[in-house]
Amino acid sequence: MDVRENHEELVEEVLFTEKQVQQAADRCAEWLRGIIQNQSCVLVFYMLEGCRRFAEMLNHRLLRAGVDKELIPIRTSSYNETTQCSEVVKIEDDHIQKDQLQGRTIVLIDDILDTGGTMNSVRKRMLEYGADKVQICVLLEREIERKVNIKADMAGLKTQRAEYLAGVGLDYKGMLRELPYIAVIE
Ligand SMILES: O=P(O)(O)OC[C@H]1O[C@H](OP(=O)(O)OP(=O)(O)O)[C@H](O)[C@@H]1O
Ligand SMILES: Nc1nc2[nH]cnc2c(=O)[nH]1
Repeated sequence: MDVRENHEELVEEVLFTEKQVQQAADRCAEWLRGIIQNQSCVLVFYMLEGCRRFAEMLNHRLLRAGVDKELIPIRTSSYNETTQCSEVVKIEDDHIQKDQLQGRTIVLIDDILDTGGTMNSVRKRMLEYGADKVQICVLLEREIERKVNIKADMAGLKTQRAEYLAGVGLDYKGMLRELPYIAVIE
């Protein structure tokens, strides 16, 4: 893929290199392996579209460690190709068997925890379905003061930068998801 096709001209700065992202995925996979192996009946969900790549990285690492665990996708949408989080988070969870969540530990995985709006809505939904406990793992946590009280139990990377970010699944107006590193957008 050439640079123009990848829209790398929009990249202002590389915030986390590909190597840092891969190492962060290693740490998250190790954390997830511990949860899956030490607690019974854990269900793991990840948020499409942005988290598809991070979920693939985790899945690959779990399999390499001998853990064959289904990571279940849920489609959520808060930004709708804008750079502002909307108040209403769309959650598509019709394919989930709600009665199977009763009393279970749920792990929610996403690429970024930013305002926390998306994660908070999904966590609330899981608890409404009867989940006992919800644990949160993200590739990247933006350390800001949030309106909602939510924090990652495991964050592979952390930043205090305020700019919009892209790469490793994070898109900028539908572009740049394929970048292997996380970039600040101009
Ligand atoms: O903490 P928040 O401020 O809620 O932001 C985090 C969410 O924003 C992005 O998703 P988006 O709604 O852009 O959809 P996408 O996954 O299809 O990119 C990202 O993938 C997270 O799910
Ligand atoms: N692409 C992208 N998606 C986000 N969702 C929440 N914050 C961000 C961000 O900085 N970049």
